[in-house]
Amino acid sequence: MNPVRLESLSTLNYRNLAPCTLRFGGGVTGVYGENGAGKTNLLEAIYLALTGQTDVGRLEQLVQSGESEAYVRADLESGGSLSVQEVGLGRGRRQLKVDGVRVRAGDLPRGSAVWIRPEDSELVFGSPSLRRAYLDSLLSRLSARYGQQLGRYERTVSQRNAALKGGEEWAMSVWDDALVKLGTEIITFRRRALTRLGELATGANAALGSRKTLELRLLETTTPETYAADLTGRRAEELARGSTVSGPHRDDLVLTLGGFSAGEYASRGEGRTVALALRRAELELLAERFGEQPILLIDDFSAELDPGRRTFLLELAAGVPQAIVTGTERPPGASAQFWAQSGRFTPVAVSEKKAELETELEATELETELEEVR
Ligand SMILES: Nc1ncnc2c1ncn2[C@@H]1O[C@H](COP(=O)(O)OP(=O)(O)OP(=O)(O)O)[C@@H](O)[C@H]1O
Repeated sequence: MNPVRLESLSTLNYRNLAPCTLRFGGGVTGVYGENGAGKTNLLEAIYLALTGQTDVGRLEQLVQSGESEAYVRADLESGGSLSVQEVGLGRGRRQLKVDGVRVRAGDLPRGSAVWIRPEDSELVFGSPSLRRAYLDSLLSRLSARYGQQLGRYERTVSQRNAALKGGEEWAMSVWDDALVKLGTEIITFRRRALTRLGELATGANAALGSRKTLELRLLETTTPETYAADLTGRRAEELARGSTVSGPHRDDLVLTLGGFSAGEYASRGEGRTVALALRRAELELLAERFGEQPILLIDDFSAELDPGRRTFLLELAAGVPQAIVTGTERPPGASAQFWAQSGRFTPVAVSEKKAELETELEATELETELEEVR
């Protein structure tokens, strides 16, 4: 399969970004600038255009303040053919199009991008719901069916909860049947995918220099074998609480480091390494599944103060066909660079030689001006 390459990104009214079209080449593109310049917003817009996904609470947040609609467009190239993915945002809705035809997020290529962010540490130290969301989002990308069944399962849970709140005990056997069927499929798929994800994450954590072994496992509130009995057994509790207490929507992805829960015992640095290992595992798993390397987006490599992790990030970027790396300083080794300021991105010379010449030129010009003043 041919890798997908982002040729250009255009945005209008997207967060603080000035209307722009940025062209990207292969290899590593660096985007550097001060805090608040719009670097994260740019990566967020790229990720949205590539995957249709965003994790903001309200879509309005993505629309520039004072505006009512925003637009993002990615021009992609794969094996010589071009395609256009567009996202329109407005009135709390997102509209996706591929080559002018309306599609749903699940119809977009599912392995096209991986985004590494400083806040990924929350995957380790944050609540189980964040790890579940990470796992579910990754598995939905590996399998469209997983995403569909998960959607059905979640709707069933909320309808069942409404029935529990209404004290509709008589209706429970119908809800239980639906829940067990969908939930069993989700648990089975999670277990299978986690075996490979775990192997890759363990390997990545070791490659990052950690001497403690990282292991991934599911902490399950029920199993396919006991699911139906668990629901019946906890009926009174569920009716009292008005909510479904067992099932994959309550399970946790447990990360252990050297045998201890990373969320509870790991240092901040160890936790950051685990988060990076999870992202590299995601990159590798998507590449295995779809036969091509995703476009890698790395937000704020300069926030990574540990030299080992910094090198790991830059090597990861250099190892994929296309990566976009942001930072408050210039990401080294990039074949193209943009300077970000107030939502605008200006291409800057990359080669050291060229940069040197520019500096010399500036110096000469200044000297000439100075001479004129003298
Ligand atoms: N909907 C919006 N409309 C206008 N501006 C917004 C909107 N959402 C966010 N911003 C602004 O965008 C600016 C840039 O944010 P962004 O996170 O992209 O900066 P950054 O360059 O990544 O900075 P840092 O280096 O601190 O991570 C922020 O100052 C923020 O207030």
